[in-house]
Amino acid sequence: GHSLCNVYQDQVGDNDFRWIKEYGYAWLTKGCWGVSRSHVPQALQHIFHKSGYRYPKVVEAIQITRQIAGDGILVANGTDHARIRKIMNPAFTAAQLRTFIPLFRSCAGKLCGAWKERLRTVTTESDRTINVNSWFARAAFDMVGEAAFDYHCGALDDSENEVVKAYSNLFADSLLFPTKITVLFRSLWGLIPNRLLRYVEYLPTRENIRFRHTLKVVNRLSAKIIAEKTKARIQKKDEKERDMMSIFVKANASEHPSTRLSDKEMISLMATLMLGANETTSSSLGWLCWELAKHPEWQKKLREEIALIRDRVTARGDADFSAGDYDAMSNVLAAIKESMRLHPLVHTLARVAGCEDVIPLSQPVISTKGDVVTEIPVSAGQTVIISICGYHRLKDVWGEDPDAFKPERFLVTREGQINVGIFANLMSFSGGLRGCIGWRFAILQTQAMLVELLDNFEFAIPDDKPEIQRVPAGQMISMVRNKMHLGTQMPLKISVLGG
Ligand code: HEM
Repeated sequence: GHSLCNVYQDQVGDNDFRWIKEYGYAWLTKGCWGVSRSHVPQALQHIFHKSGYRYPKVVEAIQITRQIAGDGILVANGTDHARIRKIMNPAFTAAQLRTFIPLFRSCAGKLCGAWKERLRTVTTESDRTINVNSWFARAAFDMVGEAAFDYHCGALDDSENEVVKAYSNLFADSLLFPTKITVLFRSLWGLIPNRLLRYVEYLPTRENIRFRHTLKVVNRLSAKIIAEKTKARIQKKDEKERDMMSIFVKANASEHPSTRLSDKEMISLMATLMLGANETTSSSLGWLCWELAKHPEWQKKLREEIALIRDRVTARGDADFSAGDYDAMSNVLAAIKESMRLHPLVHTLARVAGCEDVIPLSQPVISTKGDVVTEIPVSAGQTVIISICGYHRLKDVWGEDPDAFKPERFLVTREGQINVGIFANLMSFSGGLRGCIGWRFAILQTQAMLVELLDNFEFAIPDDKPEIQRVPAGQMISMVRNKMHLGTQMPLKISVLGG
């Protein structure tokens, strides 16, 4: 079927963008064995908001996520999902996340210090080129390590840390361009009973070996941290603890025993957050800096805005930005939104219809027979692929020039949009019951990092103009064309502001 042309596309979205132009806002492809799959960059409200748990994840996604993050929220469905989410929620309130601002600022400051040190000794212009993604990944490790587990990864200090090593380039090393036999094998997983499917991970394939090692390393650490937090709680020494794991342990202990998280579910929390908060945030920031490098006029605009808000902070006698100050930087926020629109790390979501259903379309499509189709009937078990990258480029939703970087589109109110996404009506963080629990964490972290970076550096495209490719490696990873062996890359030319 179309499975290979989807997993081997040169750049994420190549097929979706072409098919949207050719066929409209819904189309049908064939999977392996002739199975039909409906693709929709629309109907999102129906699937994510109105259908509750009736569109669970496809077996392939569940199995792969389980191998990376264990038996936790990412694989649970229905009441089990709701039970885990309830325990996690208290750690993701706006008030709780605000307490992490000093941590985010200090990691951003550390990163800037390291870049300045490096740029002090440059001898040629090409020495100014830095693979920003590898640094953003290190910063993301330090931030989530401290915020979520009170655990010091030391990634920005160059310390050899086994967790950092285990996650480095995880997606590019394991999920990019699977072999044909892997694609075919995965298509059979839906036929294997769940209890047997678990043994699939013991097959000695490239991704199984990598996933098993990563999960083993992080689960060992997770069990140790949970034991320490539990001890602190029992001895009532945890009152001042603000890290997320302490909050999970406390919330779990106050639950009724029948709804408490099992040891396995608790242990998986660390792998879940490491997976959720790492490559997603660091790569998103990489894409954003790339866009700003291509649009120096926006860099200038953002810097001016940051300076203006800083004056306000100084005038009121504060030493640092608050969450409110970051939100007052409307141009900064608009640039973040626009970059997330063009570069959604999670570019598609695959779901399966849990029961027979009719998916209403916001825009009709013309069938191959010439009929006007306003709804798609799906049978129980049919795969529905939600094209997030496709939705983010729909002219009806975002305006006439959806392929261009134009943050100003987020500075005006758009009439008539259907409410689907958590953040700026984007689907970058998905939506509904299973929407990203960490979206505020990610945005706050991005705001803190970007403000610090723009305050200190100027970004430009390197002189040799490397071609950046959006590769489909489970997530939308950036690589340099013909240099895939280097893994995730975002080379940018960096200059210290003011010399
Ligand atoms: C730019 C950064 C991020 C992006 C683009 C992103 C994207 C997403 C998406 C699309 C989902 C839905 C996945 C699905 O339904 O299969 C999701 C779920 C999730 N994310 Fe994020 N995420 C980001 C940052 C974070 C952070 C910082 C954390 C934690 C601190 C986090 C934790 C989670 C968790 C736990 C879930 C599962 C939620 C559930 O099933 O109820 N994410 N994320």
